[in-house]
Amino acid sequence: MGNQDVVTESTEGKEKQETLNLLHSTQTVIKEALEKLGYQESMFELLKEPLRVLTVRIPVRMDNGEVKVFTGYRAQHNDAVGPTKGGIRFHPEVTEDEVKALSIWMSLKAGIVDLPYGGGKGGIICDPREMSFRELERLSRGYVRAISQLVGPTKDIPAPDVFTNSQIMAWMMDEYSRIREFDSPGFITGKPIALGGSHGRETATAKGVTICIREAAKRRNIDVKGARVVVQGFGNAGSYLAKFMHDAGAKVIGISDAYGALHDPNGLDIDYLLDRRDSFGTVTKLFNNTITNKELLELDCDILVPAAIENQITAANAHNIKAKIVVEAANGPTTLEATKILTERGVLLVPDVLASSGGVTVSYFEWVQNNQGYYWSEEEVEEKLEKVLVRAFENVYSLSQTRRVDMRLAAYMVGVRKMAEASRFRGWV
Ligand SMILES: NC(=O)C1=CN([C@@H]2O[C@H](COP(=O)(O)OP(=O)(O)OC[C@H]3O[C@@H](n4cnc5c(N)ncnc54)[C@H](O)[C@@H]3O)[C@@H](O)[C@H]2O)C=CC1
Ligand SMILES: O=C(O)CCC(=O)C(=O)O
Repeated sequence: MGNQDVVTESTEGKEKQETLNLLHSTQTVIKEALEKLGYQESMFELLKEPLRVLTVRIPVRMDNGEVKVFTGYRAQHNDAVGPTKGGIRFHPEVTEDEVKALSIWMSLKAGIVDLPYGGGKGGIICDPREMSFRELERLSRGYVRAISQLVGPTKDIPAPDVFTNSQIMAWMMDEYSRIREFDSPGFITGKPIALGGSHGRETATAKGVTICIREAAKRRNIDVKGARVVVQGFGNAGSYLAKFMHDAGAKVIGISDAYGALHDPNGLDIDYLLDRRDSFGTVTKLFNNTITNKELLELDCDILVPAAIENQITAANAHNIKAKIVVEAANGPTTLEATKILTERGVLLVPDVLASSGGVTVSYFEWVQNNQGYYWSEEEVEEKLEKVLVRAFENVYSLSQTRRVDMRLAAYMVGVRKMAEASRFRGWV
């Protein structure tokens, strides 16, 4: 998705080139982080790309009897710390470079919240919104058959991401268990509770973002109660986040999905919208008076949360963002050029690799519970998540202050350290 090499923008008469390639962008920041930490070039050479990327072709019998062949990927960035871990997305614009970048971000997230994992990520080029339930089941099972040699509870543990959900995780777990001939709940996380899912995983990403918003707001002396919040995306991350912000007394004045956005300066009826959204996070189709996603991002507000897709805040619109705090629930919503512009304008930007790490944190809890066969209450999960995220936020924020760098670079410095050390101790570099 959104993976062009460069776009040329004309800003105030000046031609500017900006990379929208997520892999190139993440490599730029990894290089900077490793240099700041004093690592040699060879460490960058190791970490700039995933160790392994598998491309698979998945034949699926469609409901009309025809066979359609889909392309999928699974990237494993670095397994020096432990098995790789990360979600699977189903989206028409998935690319190999995007999946590679997403796997690197998973390694960084694991480092930031200190999980015993490296990063992995998968994707299939498809549009699940246009597929039937049974076609989706066949595609999910076909993907697992195609990648089964590479993954497993001690090798690489998938999870949900854009346009995948607990039902898809259930089919994948069932397929893997059939192939291996034993029940393997720890193969995948984000499962339904009845199949060994964890309490709190469904809402974990949004809970983590909520904690980061609270911590960021404290640093900027903004009261969350009464703050005006705009959320782009109304799926797993965005819709629960809107709900948690609403419950915390904030005024959610804008939300969006892939088809448009809703704006009400007096606050939207979040419970109603939650009730009416579909399983792909679509809700705006029910309304006539919509605005565009572009207009949504530029609304006058205190806190802006991109929670949809990549490359939404770029050099073209960063000057028009009015929020005082931007918290990235989505992976890669802000380009490096836009990060620079926002930082220079004094906007506090909490980067994706920190802000969206609540999901993988509770996925880790799910995997631990599967491995031990003993399950925790929702309160226990939330208490543990709170501790992990508050500590991670403080680590990144204080490093950004002491080293006088933006929070993205600080987060990369925190996130890269453990995997670099583990790679060094293993004698890889
Ligand atoms: N689900 C999870 O646990 C985690 C998700 N994330 C990230 O959060 C973001 C959202 O993921 P989920 O909520 O899980 O996905 P989802 O599939 O539940 O929802 C996606 C939302 O984005 C909207 N969307 C899709 N294309 C769009 C476009 N072109 N413009 C505007 N909106 C668009 C959809 O309409 C939907 O509302 C992604 O970047 C994902 O990688 C990050 C960490 C964990
Ligand atoms: O829950 C997980 O293991 C991974 C979630 C994910 O894909 C992400 O944080 O981007």
